[in-house]
Amino acid sequence: MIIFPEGFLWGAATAAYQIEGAAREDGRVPSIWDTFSHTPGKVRDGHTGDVACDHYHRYAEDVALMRELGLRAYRFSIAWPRFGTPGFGFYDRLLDELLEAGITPVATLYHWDLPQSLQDGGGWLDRDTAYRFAEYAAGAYERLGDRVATWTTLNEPWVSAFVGHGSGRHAPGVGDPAAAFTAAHHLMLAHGLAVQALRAAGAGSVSITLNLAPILGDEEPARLVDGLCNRIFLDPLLRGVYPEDVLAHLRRFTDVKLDDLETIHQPIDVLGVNYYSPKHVRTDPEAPGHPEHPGTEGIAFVDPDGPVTAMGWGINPECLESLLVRLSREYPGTPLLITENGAAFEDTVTGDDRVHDTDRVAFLDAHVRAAHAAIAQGADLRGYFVWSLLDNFEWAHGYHKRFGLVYVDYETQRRIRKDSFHWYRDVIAANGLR
Ligand SMILES: OC[C@@H]1[C@@H](O)[C@H](O)[C@@H](O)c2[nH]c(CCc3ccccc3)c[n+]21
Repeated sequence: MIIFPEGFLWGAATAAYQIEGAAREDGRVPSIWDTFSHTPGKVRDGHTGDVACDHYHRYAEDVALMRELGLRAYRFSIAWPRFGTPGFGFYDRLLDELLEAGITPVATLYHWDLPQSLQDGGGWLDRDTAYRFAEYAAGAYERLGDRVATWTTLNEPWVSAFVGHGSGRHAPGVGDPAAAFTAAHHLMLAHGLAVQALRAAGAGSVSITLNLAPILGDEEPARLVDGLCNRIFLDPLLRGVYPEDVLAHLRRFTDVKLDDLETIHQPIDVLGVNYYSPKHVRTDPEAPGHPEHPGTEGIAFVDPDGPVTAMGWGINPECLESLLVRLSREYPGTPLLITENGAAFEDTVTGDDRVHDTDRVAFLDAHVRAAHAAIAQGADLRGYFVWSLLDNFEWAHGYHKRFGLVYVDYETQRRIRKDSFHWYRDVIAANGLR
């Protein structure tokens, strides 16, 4: 038997734009993802979040599924585009359902859906947006702070900065390395200002969620890419400094003001870690570099050679273990939460209305064991959130990639529990694995 610590926070995660739908309901204003998904060619088959899982209307049914799972916590995001509109009352209703079900709410303030009006003013390339975000954070706390247990400022600033502004594969679709570094800095400033605002309003537990990945392969390129993906955020946020090597590198692209480190380095109560897969690099003089890792000419990003998920991501649970152990040793004193871990596989509904997602069960089982192994080595891991509760809008892939414990038939909005749903329910009930 593998038993987790008493009170381990077993959860599942979602995000507003990926599940809510009701894109224009009750005053919701457009976000950069409404603009991006409605721009031909950006999202596969022109899919958008207009309807998604219709969670805005079906939240009670979905909370009932969470209760059936026995979730201890639920990680969701608040749509900034609903703030200040009648539709913001949705979060009162959702929180009431969650608390009624005995589920601890973990709320992300920003999961990529920047109001388009702010983008029109420069978005994350404009320092002012960081201050607008802090105002939104304070306002959201005022309305919901009495029921939200942990506030997470940002989901994955690396993706917002480097996928949104480096390659442009995500909204707002900018393709400029200087913009990516500038956006990264302003996002961290936004985090720091928001933490200050949340603390001033009385928030007890604040965090940020980073997508972190071990970088495997040749030592020198791996060190650089580790700097560009991991240390560029970990060090300012948890140490109050930019790593010297990263600073020298980013100065090749931008002279943006970087002296906000004191504001950025706000104490947080827990660090959210999204882990899916490591990255693999090797030195290759012919390699053109990767637009999401600016300045990596001469570094090849290689595909994994082992088993992969439907996203083409390598399946590597031991890298979760090593990542958690590294974080606990290099950034001691900050408790950890796995705020996302999961996998997309080709799911099919059988005649008897079942989805036998054995690959997903195997993936989750291996990663839960890896998380336990990290705890055994001293990692202060407080919880594990599966991405995702529901199949949902998978950004540029639209609805073609399914990560859910629950299958969603988008034609009918029917929810179908996958085998992984039952497996996870048993893990939570046992607080561990046989
Ligand atoms: O792709 C699965 C999930 C998304 O649905 C979540 O919204 C997002 O938080 C999330 N992050 C990652 C890993 C980082 C990543 C995201 C998108 C593209 C490339 C890497 C995987 N996921």
